[in-house]
Amino acid sequence: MTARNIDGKAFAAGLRARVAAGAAEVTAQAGRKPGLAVVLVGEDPASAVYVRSKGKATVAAGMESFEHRLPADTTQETLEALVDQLNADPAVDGILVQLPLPKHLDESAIITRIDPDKDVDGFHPVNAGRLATGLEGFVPCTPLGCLMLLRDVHGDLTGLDVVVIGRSNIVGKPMAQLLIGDSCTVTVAHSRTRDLPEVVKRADIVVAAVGRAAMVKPEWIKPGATLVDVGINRTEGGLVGDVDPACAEVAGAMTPVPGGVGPMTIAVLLRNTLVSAARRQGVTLSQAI
Ligand SMILES: Nc1nc(=O)c2c([nH]1)NC[C@@H]1CN(c3ccc(C(=O)N[C@@H](CCC(=O)O)C(=O)O)cc3)C=[N+]21
Repeated sequence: MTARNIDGKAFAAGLRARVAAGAAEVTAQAGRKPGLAVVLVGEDPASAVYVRSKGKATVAAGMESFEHRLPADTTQETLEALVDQLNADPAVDGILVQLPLPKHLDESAIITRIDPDKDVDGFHPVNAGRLATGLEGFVPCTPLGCLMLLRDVHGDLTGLDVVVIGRSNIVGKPMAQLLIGDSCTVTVAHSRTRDLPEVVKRADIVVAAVGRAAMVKPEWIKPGATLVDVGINRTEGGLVGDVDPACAEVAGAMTPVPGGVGPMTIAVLLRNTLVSAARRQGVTLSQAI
C-alpha cells in the first residue's frame, strides 16, 4: 500500500485565491487594503527566507506588506516601541514578530504586548484562552492549516482517535484544542510519554510536531492512518520531516515535506490577516473563509 499524498501546496494555493477574493472585497468596501506587518530581528538566514516569502505572498493576495528589519542587538525597549506603534497604526490589521527572537529579548513580553485583535499568529495568551474556551479569536496558523487538510481528507472528524506528538504553545497545544472542537478523541504525546510507539499505534490520525528528523517509524503506524508532518528539519540530505518517509507504505494518507504543512502556514497567515481586516472594518465577506 502506498499512502495518498496530501498536497498542502495545492490546497494552500486555493486558499490564497479565496483570500485574494476576500481582500478585494475589503479593499472595495473599506477603501484600503488589508495590511500585515512582519518584524524580523537579527539576520538568521532561514528566518529571512520565510519573511521574504511571506511578504511576496501578502502582496500577491492584494494586501499591504509592511516589513520591519531590526539589527540583532535591538533592545527590548526599541522592539516594544515598534509593537506599540504597529498596534496604533490603523493601516495594520495583522502583526507578526518572527520567532525565535535573539536570546537577550523577552519573547513572552513581546507577544503579550501585541494587540490580541491584531495577533494573526494567535500566540497571545488572550487568543490561547479564547481558543481553549470556544470564543472567537485568532488560531495559530500551522495547526489551523493542519485542521483544514484533515477536514479535506476525512470530512467529519467526529470520534476519530488522534495522537498529537508535541506539546508546544505554537503547534501541539492549539492543535489539540482544535481537534477537541471537532469532536476527536485527542492524546497529546511528548518527550516523556511512555511507550510512544504503542500510543501512536492506536491513532487514526497522527500529527507530528517534535522537530526530530524521521522519528516516527512505519512500525508505529496503524494501517491506513492519516499522517500530518509538521516537522521541518534541515539535514545534509535536505529538508526532512518528523515522519520517516517509509511510513508511506503503511499510512492511508500523508503530507509531504516540503509541500505539505509549510505552505498552509503562510496561506492561513494571510487568511487570518483578511479576517482581521474584515472584522476591524465591519465588512462581511461574501464567502466564509
Ligand atoms: N511569529 C512566527 N510565526 C510563524 O508562523 C513562524 C515564525 N514566527 N518563525 C518561523 C516559523 C517557520 N514557519 C514556516 C512557514 C512556512 C514554511 C514553508 O512554506 N515551508 C515550505 C518550504 C520550506 C523550505 O524550502 O525551506 C514547505 O514546507 O514546503 C515553513 C516554515 C513559520 N514560522
